[in-house]
Amino acid sequence: MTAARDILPPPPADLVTPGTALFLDADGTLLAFADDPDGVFVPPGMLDTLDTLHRVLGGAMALVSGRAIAGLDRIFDRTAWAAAGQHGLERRDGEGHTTTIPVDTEELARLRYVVHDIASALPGVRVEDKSWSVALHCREHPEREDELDRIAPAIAARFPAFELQPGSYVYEFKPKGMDKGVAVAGFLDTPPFRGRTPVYLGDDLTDEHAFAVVNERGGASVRVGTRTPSHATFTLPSPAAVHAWLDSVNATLTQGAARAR
Ligand SMILES: O=P(O)(O)OC[C@H]1O[C@H](O[C@H]2O[C@H](CO)[C@@H](O)[C@H](O)[C@H]2O)[C@H](O)[C@@H](O)[C@@H]1O
Repeated sequence: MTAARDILPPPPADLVTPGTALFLDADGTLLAFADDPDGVFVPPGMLDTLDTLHRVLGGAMALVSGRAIAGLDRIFDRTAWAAAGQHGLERRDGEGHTTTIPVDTEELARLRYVVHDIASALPGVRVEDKSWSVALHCREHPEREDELDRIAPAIAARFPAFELQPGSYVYEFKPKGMDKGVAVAGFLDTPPFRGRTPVYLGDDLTDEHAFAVVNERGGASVRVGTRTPSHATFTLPSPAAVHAWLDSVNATLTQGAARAR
């Protein structure tokens, strides 16, 4: 059920335990937004923080993103981490094996043509062409949002194998049947995630699919930012707050391990 309240509590540092499966969205959660999708950067210290978590959780940590896995690898430079790319169309498991969902490539080619053609008549709208999906961005020109609100569903309606996934100043066209919730459920069926309690951090509408799955499995969902309504059970205000919280999680896990010795 979608939480009716706008005010959610912050997650406690002991929400993550050695038995957690940790899922992290990238843009807007680990990474502050930039006008250009290629302009994002990993803040200083974050890779150390995530490397520690990955180790302490026995590899049960995954990035779950709308970006392609190749793009995540360029940004984070960690091919050993599990990852779901393009909303789960690609999934790299804890052992480094990557699987992809079959896509109607002929329809994708036609969709690409139409999206580029329409964007060429909309100055300020940026096309991001990923391997299995294509996105229209308007962060640099938010005044285009109302226009894209009308145009994007009309484009999607012409391509039955695809569906529209709106996000933060972005309208993505992705193959039907896959979303971040399905991706997280897939991870939870396989080692090292199987049998663990999921915790998911994300900021955008795309993450709501995963929040719902995680909540159903008795886990916890953390919304980054203030977007409402949300299925999330906790909130943090920003990527900087996520980083600080992950550091406090590491400190708590390390203290717990020291006490157990
Ligand atoms: O699932 P995510 O990891 O959050 O990825 C969602 C989309 O993120 C990127 O777009 C967003 O971030 C850009 C860079 O900050 C920003 O310019 C854009 O406005 C945001 O929507 C990425 O470019 C997309 O491919 C992802 O699907």
